[in-house]
Amino acid sequence: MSLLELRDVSTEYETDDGPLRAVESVDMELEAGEILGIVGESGCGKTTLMKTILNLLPGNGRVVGGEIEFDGRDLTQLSKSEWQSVRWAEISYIIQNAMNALDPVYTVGAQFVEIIRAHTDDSKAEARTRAGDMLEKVGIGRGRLNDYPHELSGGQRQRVVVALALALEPPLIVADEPTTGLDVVTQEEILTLIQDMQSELGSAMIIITHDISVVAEVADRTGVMYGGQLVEVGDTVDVFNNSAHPYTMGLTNAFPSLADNPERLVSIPGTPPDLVTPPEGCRFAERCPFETEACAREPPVEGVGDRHTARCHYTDQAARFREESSREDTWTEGADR
Ligand SMILES: Nc1ncnc2c1ncn2[C@@H]1O[C@H](COP(=O)(O)OP(=O)(O)OP(=O)(O)O)[C@@H](O)[C@H]1O
Repeated sequence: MSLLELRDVSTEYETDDGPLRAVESVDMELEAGEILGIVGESGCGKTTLMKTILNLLPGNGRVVGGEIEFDGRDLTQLSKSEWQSVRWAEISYIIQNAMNALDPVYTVGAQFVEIIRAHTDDSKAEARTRAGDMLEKVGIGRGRLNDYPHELSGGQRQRVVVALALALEPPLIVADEPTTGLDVVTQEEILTLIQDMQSELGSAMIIITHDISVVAEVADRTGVMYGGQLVEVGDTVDVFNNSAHPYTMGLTNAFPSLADNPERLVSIPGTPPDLVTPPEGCRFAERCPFETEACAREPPVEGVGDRHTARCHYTDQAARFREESSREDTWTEGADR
């Protein structure tokens, strides 16, 4: 049995224009100890997916369908008090911009002690010792326990957030854009720290990012989101080298470190669909160079390899699509039919 399994999960926000379906029929699995990367453009539903799993949706958001099974329980059915014992101890999270994750009026030490004592029998002194050990592990030093968040640099704050997420050794960590907003050197340091700590603890992790190179570097498996749907998922190497969805092909073309010919980056023309009134068929059709009439119908989720699926009518033609999608004119003028 997988550690985490999402079945047909959909999430909506109530908006002035009507319900906005930010996550639509997502199926995915995560095994213990595995790192799953979720990538996609801004607005495709990545953060909503994270908040759905963690039960952190804002007041106008709600899960409208599906099940999220974690270690034998359906997370969508947990009560508030059940969530209090699950959060941090079993599922923790690292969010973008540590200043939002830390409480500015409490010292770093006080924030650790509160979380540790809520989930363990540790005395205050024991919790402080554990907190100090964690700070040392993330390369800050226990001397900073008495500091307030604003007394630390951005990189140090993010290290504190990583240490907090790992303090109770949870089996699952969800990280949403953990390196966004940091300078390039610090980004690399934080990414390495997360990887080292994750492999030491053996926790499973979902890492959400718009930066496909982050996923290529750390994730065992990768899910690609477009317009609220998971359009392709599989082992990272398969998803990037044997992409079966034209959107994944377009995304990898646009990334210098992944493209075959970094001198000629091709970006995908057009914009993602409006999620209040999404198209009926394939959500990517309007931007897809390989679109046909069939794409006006909802595409099936097809298996294209071992634990590798794509939501496209034409997965059987993926090899040709990959070849043609590496040419700029395919995206600007459409593919040969
Ligand atoms: N609180 C909210 N109320 C209404 N709509 C929302 C709310 N939060 C997000 N949305 C909408 O839901 C869709 C998905 O947004 P989400 O933030 O999940 O995407 P994302 O891929 O994480 O993007 P980004 O990387 O920019 O955060 C977008 O259309 C967004 O405008």
